[in-house]
This record gives sequence, C-alpha cells and structure tokens, in this order.
Amino acid sequence: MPTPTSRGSMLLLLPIALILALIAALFAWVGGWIGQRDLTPQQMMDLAQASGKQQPGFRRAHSKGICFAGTFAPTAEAAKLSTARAFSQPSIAVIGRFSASSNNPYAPDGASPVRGMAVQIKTDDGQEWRIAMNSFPFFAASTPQGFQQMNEAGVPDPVTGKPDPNKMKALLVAHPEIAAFMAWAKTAPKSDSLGSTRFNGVNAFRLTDAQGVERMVRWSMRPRTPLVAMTPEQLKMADVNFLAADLDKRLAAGPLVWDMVVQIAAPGDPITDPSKAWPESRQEATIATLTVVHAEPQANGPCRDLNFDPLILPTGIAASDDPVLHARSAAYSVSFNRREREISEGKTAQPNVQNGSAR
Ligand code: HEM
Repeated sequence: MPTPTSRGSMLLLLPIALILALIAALFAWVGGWIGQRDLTPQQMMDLAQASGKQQPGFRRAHSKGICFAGTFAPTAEAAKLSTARAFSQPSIAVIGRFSASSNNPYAPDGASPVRGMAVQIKTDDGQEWRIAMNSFPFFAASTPQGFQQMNEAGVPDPVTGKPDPNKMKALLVAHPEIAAFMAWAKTAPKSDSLGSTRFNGVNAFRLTDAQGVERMVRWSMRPRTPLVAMTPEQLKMADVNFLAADLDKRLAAGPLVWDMVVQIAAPGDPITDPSKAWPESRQEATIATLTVVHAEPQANGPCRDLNFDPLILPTGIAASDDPVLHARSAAYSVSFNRREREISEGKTAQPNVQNGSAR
C-alpha cells in the first residue's frame, strides 16, 4: 500500500507525465499517426506532381487538352429554373476545353476512360459561369480525403514498381465507394470521338428561380452524335492523338452539338456525395444546347491560361455543400498558379515545343 510520502511524490510526477503524454500525442499528430488533419490543396497538388508524369507549365490534372469555341443557347425551360442570365440571353459565344484526365500531357488518348469538357460562359451583363465536367457518371470518392488516399495508394512502390496491394486493400475498406468507380472504369465503353462523349457535372448545384424557389440539380452534356464504342484492340492500335484528329475531321464537316440536361434532386437524394448517382428516374429538364464549331491546340489557344474553377457561378446558380466541389476550387487555383508561374519563368514546353502531342 503506498505510504503518504510516496502518494505525495506520485502526485508531483503526475503533471510531468501529463506533459510527456501531450508531447508524444503532438508528435503522433504531426506524424499523421493519430487524428484527421485538414487536407490542403497544396498537399493534393504536391502528390500530383510527385507522379513523375507532370510537365512544367501544364495543369496538375487533365494536362492534355484541346481548346474549342462555340455557342451556348438556353431553352425556354432554363429560365423557369433559374434567373441566371445565361438562361435568358438567346445565344452566347463560349470557349471551352476538351481534356484527358491524366496529368501526363503526352498520354495516349486510348489510355484513360475519363475525358473532360470545360466551358466558360460570359453573359452580356458581365457575369461569368465556368463549368468542368467529366465522362464518369459519378465521382471516385465521396470526400477529398478519400480521393487523396486513392491517389496515394496508386503511387508505385519504389521496390516493386507497382502500387502496394495492401494499401489498395486498406483503401477499399476505408472507402468502399471507390470499388464502384473502379468497376465502372474497367467496363466503361470508350467512345471513338469526343463528339459522341457524354460529360457529367456529378457535383450538385442550387438553381433559384424568379419566385425564389430553390432546386438542387446535377447537369450533364449529352451528345447528339451517337456513341460508337471502340474495342480494346482498336484502342491499342489507335494513334496517340486520335481524338484531336477525329475532332478536326468532324468539325470540318459541321458543328458538334450537346444538349445540356439537369437532373432535379428529390428529397433524400445525396446532395453532398458525388460518388452516388441519383436514380435515372429523377425529373429532368433540357436547359440548353452547346454547339462546338472550332477546335485548336491548347498551346497557344484561349483555354490554356484559364482556370475552369467550378465555383465561378452567376447569380441564380449556387454551389452545394459538397466538400469535393469546394476542394476542387481550391486545388484548381493552386494548379493554375503553379503552371502560370512556370510558363512565366520559361520552364515549360509550351507554347513552342509540343512534340505534336500535347494539344
Ligand atoms: C477533389 C477532387 C478533384 C481534384 C483535386 C481535382 C483536381 C483538378 C486539377 C488540379 C485540375 C487542373 C486545374 C487547372 O490547372 O486549371 C483539374 C481539372 C479538371 N477537372 Fe478536376 N479535380 C477533382 C474533381 C473533379 C470532378 C468531380 C470533375 C468532374 C465532374 C473534374 C473535372 C475536371 C475537368 C474537366 C478538368 C479540366 C478543366 C480544364 O479543361 O481546364 N474534377 N482537376
């Protein structure tokens, strides 16, 4: 049994033990062993750069791209859903960008099932709306942290040269939604043209109409050109830049058109989780047509020095609380600043040397 004197010394030691425990916890936290720290956009972009494929002066994701020009024309349905000027101005000249999702600007077009479309819509009242959509029907992860962990798990192990299977297993336990995305990526049909590709917004936005009624929506660009899927053999044989060549050929024959459709959320639909598609039975409205008439290399094109930040929105369209949407905006800004600095310092292969591939 402790004597009164030993009890006294134990009491004296207690604050010291507490301080030591606090210091140990601080080290564990700094080392990332305990607690969930905020993920910064800089950390996300550092990881993208560490992949070994990144080239100075190019976007940290969707590095390979083609600028385009065309018009955005709203339907009568659009003005019923939102007061945004883009939904009432009869026709708006727009610029945009098609891209491949990799951060390798020289990636072969057949390599990834994920393609992007971005559009900048500037209306006659001086407002602006920037949109960036992808060909996947839902996002890989429900949170930015999950997306970062997925990218970390994909980094090749220096010893084997391949991603560590144990890391991948742990990732799928922590983020089961990623398995659904992987299954989609394996089986998704790869169309033979950007013109026949459907692009989906996946993040939710709030539209406000003239009466102040709010609706949560997700938008997509649905091509009028029918999809023709390529076989794995055709993809293997295809030229590195077959999509750019196909686009030039199609545009020489006439414009390419997409219908912009919004899906309207029903109560209970996951508004803040882009990894969960809404049921196809949800009410939809066709709100605009996008007509693409011209394409040009990004190297000197007007889309190169643009940041298609999905949070640049006009009155009448607002962001949802989806954390992925907000993380995107922050990450695009860091990517934009880094690439513009590299271009200004002359560190980039753009705009003079393109090796014929980084359109
Ligand atoms: C946390 C999740 C995401 C991160 C960290 C991320 C990161 C990035 C970055 C760094 C860029 C390059 C920005 C620039 O330098 O201008 C980019 C481009 C792009 N992203 Fe994301 N992204 C995310 C999610 C998404 C989602 C959900 C979509 C589609 C629905 C998407 C579609 C695009 C498209 C289309 C581009 C190319 C835009 C352009 O042509 O400039 N991204 N992304």
